[in-house]
Amino acid sequence: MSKMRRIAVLGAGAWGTALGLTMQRAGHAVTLWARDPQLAHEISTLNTNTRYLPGIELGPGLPATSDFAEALDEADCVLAVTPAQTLREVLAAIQSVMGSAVKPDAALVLCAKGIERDTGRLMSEIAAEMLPKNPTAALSGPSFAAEVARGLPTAVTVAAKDAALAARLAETLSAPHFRCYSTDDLIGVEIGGALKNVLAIAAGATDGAGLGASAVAAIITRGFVELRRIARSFGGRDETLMGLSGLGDLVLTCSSAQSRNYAYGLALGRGESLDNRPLAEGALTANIAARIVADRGLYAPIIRSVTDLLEGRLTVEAAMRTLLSRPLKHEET
Ligand SMILES: NC(=O)C1=CN([C@@H]2O[C@H](COP(=O)(O)OP(=O)(O)OC[C@H]3O[C@@H](n4cnc5c(N)ncnc54)[C@H](O)[C@@H]3O)[C@@H](O)[C@H]2O)C=CC1
Ligand SMILES: O=C(CO)COP(=O)(O)O
Repeated sequence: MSKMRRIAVLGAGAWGTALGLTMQRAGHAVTLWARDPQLAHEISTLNTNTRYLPGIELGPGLPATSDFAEALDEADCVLAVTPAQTLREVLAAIQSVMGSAVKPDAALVLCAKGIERDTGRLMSEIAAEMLPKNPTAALSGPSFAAEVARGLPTAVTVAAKDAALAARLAETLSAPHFRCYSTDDLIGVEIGGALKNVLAIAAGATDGAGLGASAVAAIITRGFVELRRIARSFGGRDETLMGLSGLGDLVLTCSSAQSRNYAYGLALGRGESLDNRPLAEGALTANIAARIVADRGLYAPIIRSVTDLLEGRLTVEAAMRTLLSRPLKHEET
């Protein structure tokens, strides 16, 4: 086990709570920050998080607070685990306590999977803009929060441009049931995590519309080609996308109704209401992903049809008809 560290986990939703527990299991001193004081109180006194991890006993003593500065106090490592579209806001809050509540050299680990809607920036690009002095990494890979919280075996990737930092953080963040691999392909890991959510909506919608398991397999496979094409255009490496944070997470998210993105797609395909559903990051990333595809002159018809579907311009059946009626071509993989 690596040396004990002070770890601040920002965000007490499903993933933040599961990671907080995991960091405790790794032997670290953890403080979980919840925006909502009632939730912080529930976690630290009742050992439950009934809103985000219902039915899971958190075990005694996961310290949680709604005081941002208290959570960051003396932290060596900060895990940012709020939704992708809120990262800028959370990093601005860190900036405001930098040097007083948070160590100027604290490592920042980005755990959200998404692309900023208004700017097209990846999570690491936002961090480089707002906290340029802090060593930054991303954690991604196939990992359902409820399973990780239960201590079920899970493997993920920790990525940083500095390979030594990625390896050090992988050692720090690993726990007996939580195995972290490391890579220096930060961009590849981030694109894999963000785009698999969009493809999970496509897979769920195909299933929801009753188009069959063969169609779902075709969507996953051809969607993966699009994902890799986009990642390559950012400089992401193909070998990374074949790993846990690409193919691994795509397989998990496109094949289980435990995935909120897949479940969102399923509801869309069935024509059910999309109101008041849990967070589906893919629905927030799809439009900007389609814009990036257009700006870069790339070809990604499945990702584009998810945007059309979400914006009501197309039905699942019409999207599938369009995909099937394109000119036949050589199978590029
Ligand atoms: N749930 C999972 O299995 C996994 C989730 N992730 C990623 O982690 C990120 C967070 O997801 P979850 O924890 O599952 O979501 P969640 O919906 O369970 O929780 C989100 C948390 O962020 C808080 N929050 C929302 N807006 C905020 C803001 N403006 N400022 C501060 N806090 C805010 C909410 O109050 C809540 O506590 C997402 O990007 C997701 O893709 C990654 C791996 C696994
Ligand atoms: O990222 C995840 C699993 O790796 C969680 O997926 P959902 O956000 O679709 O639930």
